[in-house]
Amino acid sequence: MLYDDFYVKSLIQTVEDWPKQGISFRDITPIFSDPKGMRMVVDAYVHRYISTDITHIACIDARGFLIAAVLAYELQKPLILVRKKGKLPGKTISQKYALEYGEAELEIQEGAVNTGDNVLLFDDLIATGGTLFAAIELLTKQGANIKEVAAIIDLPDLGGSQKLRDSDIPVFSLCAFNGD
Ligand SMILES: O=P(O)(O)OC[C@H]1O[C@H](OP(=O)(O)OP(=O)(O)O)[C@H](O)[C@@H]1O
Ligand SMILES: Nc1ncnc2[nH]cnc12
Repeated sequence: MLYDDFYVKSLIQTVEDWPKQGISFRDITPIFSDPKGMRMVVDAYVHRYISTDITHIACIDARGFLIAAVLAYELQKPLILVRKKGKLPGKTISQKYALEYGEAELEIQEGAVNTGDNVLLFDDLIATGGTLFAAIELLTKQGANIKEVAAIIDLPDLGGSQKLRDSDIPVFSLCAFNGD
């Protein structure tokens, strides 16, 4: 389905002062309850990545999982879960990070990716970039190449997407919100 920027943006709700005072929270929940919006979003990524040399899709806990799982199914690529600490069994490696409204720690399982894997890293939203940089650290430590970071929303005022580009990591987002 053809991507309609206005349609998808109109589904995203802004909730002021949540989860903390001063945060304009961009809520993507309505995309998931709108089959047309969901299809537009998934199809936009399918068209972008179907003819690339991406070998794996990695996605970030929790909202990042939702689109990436469908994309991995459509593109028939392995899906790698980057999870919040304490959720993955077996040997893991972890990385602490700060995000717009707190701190957390991410983990992947050892051997989840290997040297030479070409990874598309997916999350729902880029704010400060703290979350994505932590995930990139984990994936590259295991030898993977980050071919691109993809998100639904970029909050450019928070600087994350620029920091990624400054680190020579290509970034693709479907829409942006300023003034966050
Ligand atoms: O660019 P940053 O400043 O790091 O912020 C972006 C991250 O913040 C949100 O995740 P959150 O930790 O709230 O988790 P959730 O997906 O489980 O709701 C969002 O899903 C991104 O992962
Ligand atoms: N403003 C925001 N809205 C939704 N998710 C976020 N993650 C970090 N900042 C966010």
